[in-house]
Amino acid sequence: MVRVKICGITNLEDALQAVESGADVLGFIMFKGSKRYISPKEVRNITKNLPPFIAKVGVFVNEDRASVLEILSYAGLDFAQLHGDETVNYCKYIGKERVIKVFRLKSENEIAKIKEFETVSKAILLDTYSEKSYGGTGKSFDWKIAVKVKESISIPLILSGGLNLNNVKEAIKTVEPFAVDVCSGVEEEPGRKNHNLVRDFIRAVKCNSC
Ligand SMILES: O=C(O)c1ccccc1NCC(=O)[C@H](O)[C@H](O)COP(=O)(O)O
Repeated sequence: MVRVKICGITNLEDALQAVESGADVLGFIMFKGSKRYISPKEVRNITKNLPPFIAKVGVFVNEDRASVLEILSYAGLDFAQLHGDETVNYCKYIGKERVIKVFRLKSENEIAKIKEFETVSKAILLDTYSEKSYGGTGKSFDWKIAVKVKESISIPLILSGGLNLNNVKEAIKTVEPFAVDVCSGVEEEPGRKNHNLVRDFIRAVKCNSC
């Protein structure tokens, strides 16, 4: 079954509701330039109240690599989602088992650069390229590129970028990803989730006959 990652969590109420609705993974934006930024201390206060079966992901952009390890440990996070220009060596330093490397591809020509990250990343996450923002844009990209990436890698693919209740089933049918990731498509406003949308999005992913 396709897993669901709900990203951009900033408070315990949203986190617990997502878990109750069947989310598999929660994401916390630890990049200070984001409207959804949440501090390590606040993340720690949330993760300590979550069940162990939920995977907890910190989203980083070009953060000092030693700080990433410190924050993962302090805030009770399982994975570092690396959303910037982090290198293969950077990923090795964090450790393959804890890295989700993100690619924001502009065209098919860039697919080749993913290959060398397969040995240093637990999964590859594809997001939409934007000049203005590293992520959480609410804009989708050409899923034909995602299909090509899926065919070219042997580790799990997480699809994100502009997913919502109306397009997620089609996205899954087209790309057949390991997991889908959503942020703005289930929000009331940046950093605050709409609980009905979170519930319905997860249901749409998990229920074949709905
Ligand atoms: O959401 C942000 O503000 C953000 C800022 C900087 C780096 C990453 C960010 N979000 C990362 C995510 O994992 C989002 O879920 C992903 O970009 C998809 O977002 P959306 O298109 O809004 O569903």
